[in-house]
Amino acid sequence: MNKFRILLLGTSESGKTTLFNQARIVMGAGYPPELAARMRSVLIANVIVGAKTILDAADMFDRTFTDPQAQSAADLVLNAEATNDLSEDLAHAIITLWDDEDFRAIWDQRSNFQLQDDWDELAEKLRAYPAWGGPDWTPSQEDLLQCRTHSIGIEEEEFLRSKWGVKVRLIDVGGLRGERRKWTPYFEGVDLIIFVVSISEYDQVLAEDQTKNRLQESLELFNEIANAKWSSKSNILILFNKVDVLRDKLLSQHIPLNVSGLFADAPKCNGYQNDPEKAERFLSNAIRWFHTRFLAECRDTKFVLVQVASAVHTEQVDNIFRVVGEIILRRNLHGSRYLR
Ligand SMILES: Nc1nc2c(ncn2[C@@H]2O[C@H](COP(=O)(O)OP(=O)(O)OP(=O)(O)O)[C@@H](O)[C@H]2O)c(=O)[nH]1
Ligand SMILES: [Mg+2]
Repeated sequence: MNKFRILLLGTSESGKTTLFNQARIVMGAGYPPELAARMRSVLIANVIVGAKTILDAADMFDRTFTDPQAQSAADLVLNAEATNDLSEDLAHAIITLWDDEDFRAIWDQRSNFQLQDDWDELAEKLRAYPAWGGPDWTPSQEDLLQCRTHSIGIEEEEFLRSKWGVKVRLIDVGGLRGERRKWTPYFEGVDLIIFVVSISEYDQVLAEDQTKNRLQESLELFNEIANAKWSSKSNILILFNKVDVLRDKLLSQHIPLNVSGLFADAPKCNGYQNDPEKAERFLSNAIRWFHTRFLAECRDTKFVLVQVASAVHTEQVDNIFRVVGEIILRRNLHGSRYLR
């Protein structure tokens, strides 16, 4: 049976592994049990390390806790040595902080330090401790999709969908700069590149280089990949991911697209605050702008498709694999790349 190779590329935290794990849910046997067990401790570490990160940032913004209960909770969290042991005291301390105004004020500044996107959702889930996060807790599939860990090395898995008539080999790579040199051996014979972009990161800098804007890095990486000789026979699907976070940043937090000063051509957000219809229009314009910016990086856009999604939502990912199916069928029929 023919094989169809799909390479997931993109900067770190764009959502490649989330998409890879969604493929396991949508097309495979779900999470392997040993991976689910490992993810449990990663999720606990995500909760604890996230709380510590926010507390560390308190110094950066010169914030202190006015409520003595919050101050004791902060001391307890900062003094917790292990990041894999979520005791009852520690869980309660994190919830106390999460309900504290001063802690929330630091959290509101999260674009200025390195905190995983869904930490707030994990903190909310912790309210159910010990049913969530306790000694007998087993993470759900949704929990696993929110797990944050940098991929180190390459992961591959083969999937079979009978209507596609091919075996799909999906390859997930690490997006940190230090990981990218490991990508080269996988460039050979790629049928489809899914380039994952976190479109919510326009106001953040890289974890590995605090002087570099994340969106700028993604644009430059896309330019390199889309115009490379090795990719000249591959289809490219750009996945604009984390549209839920983009929506929150633009429409709730009102963070301008050009807050970094690097994107003067981006649509400006004014005058929609009390008008939901205008707000939706602004969001569509913003996504259109991302579209234009990325396609402008590419010398030949004939074989480039764009999809917008939140990879944590399984039904949206299903739609992405429907488009992938169309690309595969097109190739099966015509032996050619996908032409719009
Ligand atoms: N809210 C939200 N969170 C997302 C979305 N996609 C991914 N995430 C979260 O973003 C974080 C990073 O996602 P990953 O899939 O690990 O990113 P990656 O591209 O594999 O990162 P590296 O392995 O470092 O290259 C995880 O905590 C995910 O749960 C999304 O669409 N919306
Ligand atoms: Mg990854």
